[in-house]
Parts: sequence; C-alpha cells; structure tokens
Amino acid sequence: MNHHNKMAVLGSGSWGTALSLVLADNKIEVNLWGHKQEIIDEINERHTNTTYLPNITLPQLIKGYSDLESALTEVNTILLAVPTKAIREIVNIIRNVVNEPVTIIHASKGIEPGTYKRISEMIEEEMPSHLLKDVVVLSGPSHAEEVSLRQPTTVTAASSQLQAAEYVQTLFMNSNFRVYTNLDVIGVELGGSLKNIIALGAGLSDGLGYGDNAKAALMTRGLAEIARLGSEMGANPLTFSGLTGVGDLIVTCTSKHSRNWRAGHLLGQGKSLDDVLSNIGMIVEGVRTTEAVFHLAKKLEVEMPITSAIYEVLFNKKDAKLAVDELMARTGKSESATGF
Ligand SMILES: NC(=O)C1=CN([C@@H]2O[C@H](COP(=O)(O)OP(=O)(O)OC[C@H]3O[C@@H](n4cnc5c(N)ncnc54)[C@H](O)[C@@H]3O)[C@@H](O)[C@H]2O)C=CC1
Ligand SMILES: O=C(CO)COP(=O)(O)O
Repeated sequence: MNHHNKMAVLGSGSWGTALSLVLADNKIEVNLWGHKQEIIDEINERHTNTTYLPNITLPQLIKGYSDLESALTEVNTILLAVPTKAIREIVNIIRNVVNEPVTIIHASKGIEPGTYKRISEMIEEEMPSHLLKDVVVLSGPSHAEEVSLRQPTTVTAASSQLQAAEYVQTLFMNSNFRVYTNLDVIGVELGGSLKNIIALGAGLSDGLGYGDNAKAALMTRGLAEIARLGSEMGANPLTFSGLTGVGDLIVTCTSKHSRNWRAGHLLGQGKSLDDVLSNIGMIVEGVRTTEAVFHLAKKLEVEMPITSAIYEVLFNKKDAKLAVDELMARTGKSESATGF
C-alpha cells in the first residue's frame, strides 16, 4: 500500500525516467521535471524519452513538466535524479517553492569536489530544517536500462530515520524492484559514489586489453580502498559488503550499460577525456568524484593507490599502461594488515 499517490521526480535523464516508471507501476502519479523542453514535450506527447531510454513506453501516470514550480504543486515527496553538480542549484529552487515540510529522496551518486560533501549533506545544508521532513538515499546495483525493462533489481533506501527509509521502501517496492532499508547513510552514499571511480579503472583495464584477472584485482582492491576511506568517514564497514557496496561495484565494473565503465574503456583505447565525455553524452559521475576523492584521501591521509592512479590518468594525462605498471610494482603488502 502506498501512502501517497503523487510525487515529483526532478531529472528527466535515464535514471529519473526509469524510477518514474517504477513509481507509476505502483500507481503513483509522477510529475517528472526536466530542463530540456523537447524531452518534456516528447514525454507528454508520445510517452517516450528516446534520448535516454529508447524503445520504452512510459505509463500515462507520468506527466512531464519544464516548470519546477508546477511540478512541485501538491507534492510532499520529491525524488532528485540529477547529476551531483546540479544538486545545490535544484535544492535552492525547491526551498523557495515549497511551504510545507517535504521528504527528499535522492538517487544521485557523487561527492562534491572542494567541500567533499555527500549529497544528503548538501541537501541538508541548502534546505531550511523547517521545510525538510526527511532525507533518504536510494542506491544499489540498478542500471536504468534494465529497470525500465522491468528486469529484477534490488536497491537500498537509507536514512537515519528508519520510518523514512521504510516509507521509501513502500513507495518503490514491487515484484521487479525489491527495496531493502539501511540506517547507514554515510556507507550507502560513499559506496554508490566511490564505485564509479573503480568502474572507470575497470573500463581502462579492459580498454588496454587486460583480462579478467586484472579486473577482479581492481574490483577487490578498489573495494578495500572504498572501505578504508569509508571507515575513516564514519561508515559501517559492513555496508560495503552489501548492495550499495560490492553489489553496485560488480554491476558498474562489468556491465555494458555503465557510463563510467564505457568512459574508462574509451580512455584505455587512447581517446581524450573531452572526446570520451562528448561521445557518451550522459553524466559520467566518476570523473568529478575521482577529483574529489583524490584530494579527500590526501587530506585524511588514507592510502588510495588505485584512485590516485586513475586521477593521474584523467587529470594529468598519465599513460594508463604506465599507471598499471606502477600499481603492480608497489612494495609487497599484507592483505590483512589494515583489515582491508
Ligand atoms: N543511469 C543509471 O542507470 C543510474 C544513474 N544514477 C545516478 O543518477 C544521477 C543522474 O544520472 P542519469 O539519469 O544517468 O544521468 P543522465 O545524463 O541520463 O541525465 C541527467 C539529467 O539531468 C539533467 N541535468 C543536467 N544538469 C542539470 C542541471 N544543472 N539542472 C537540471 N537538470 C540537469 C540532464 O539534462 C539530464 O536530463 C547520477 O548521479 C547517476 O550517478 C544512479 C543509478 C543508476
Ligand atoms: O550507478 C549505476 C548503476 O547502479 C549506474 O552507473 P553508471 O553511471 O556508470 O552507468
């Protein structure tokens, strides 16, 4: 049973559109907002969003809006599915439009360079507390392309308030889309954001022509880095063994759908970062997250050799093969020395 029958989804890219479809399947009316008028027109006139999800027909319960104020009329639950770099700007518009406390769910994956803030922290900073009921993060191994085909998918709704996480579980859960709850917001947000760095690395490795051994090494030692930084930042290390940690790492490093893996793959084949990003045409969150996490790890004195290597390839044009050679040539370590 759903408690509410109308929601706003902000962001009409692949993830916002796919999650709108899940909500509409659960008989929830969706006001889907986007800033590109032609996409909103297509959603309303043809019930498709072919730029992001070709061959998918959207349920009639989804209505497109290009005006944010209209999209927020009579809703008290808002889902954000925009790139991390747009979060503060959008929340600032929300705060000037709503006059009742709202629940904000976010489904974005990133860390802000410079401030090193997680998305829920940015939302809490920008939204006055009397207008913010709860913040919930929705994360896990979930490519929009498969969700929109109604293929079995599992995710996690995390909030410091169990009731809020359970509310979001109820909104989204159906026979194709299974939702778990979790109280570890820090671990869930960090797992979802940091796996994108490792997915760039997995793509680079594949692009260089390396095999499954190299990719398994990157994923496993990448997870060790994520858990090391996460523990330092207050996450429960066990969260990284769950859907939003190892689960999302697997799906992003091994799926042809992943934008981050595809970006790494093209870079590994020798393309420039600018060419790669314009070729993909969708947000590749791992690039900005690599920049943020490289500096954060330095500040916190946490060892993250894979992240550092990927940073050098992305931002200092280091040869990717040389970066792998240097990772392999590090001094011998004990796998259990730090617990990770
Ligand atoms: N695509 C997927 O399968 C999944 C994506 N995510 C996360 O969801 C977030 C959104 O990703 P996608 O939907 O894949 O991206 P996308 O590139 O498909 O769509 C992003 C949408 O945001 C819009 N946008 C960009 N800048 C904006 C701004 N300043 N103001 C308003 N709108 C703006 C774009 O026009 C586009 O409609 C990312 O953080 C991503 O990591 C999470 C899970 C799955
Ligand atoms: O987070 C995702 C799947 O869970 C999507 O990853 P990409 O952004 O790499 O496509």
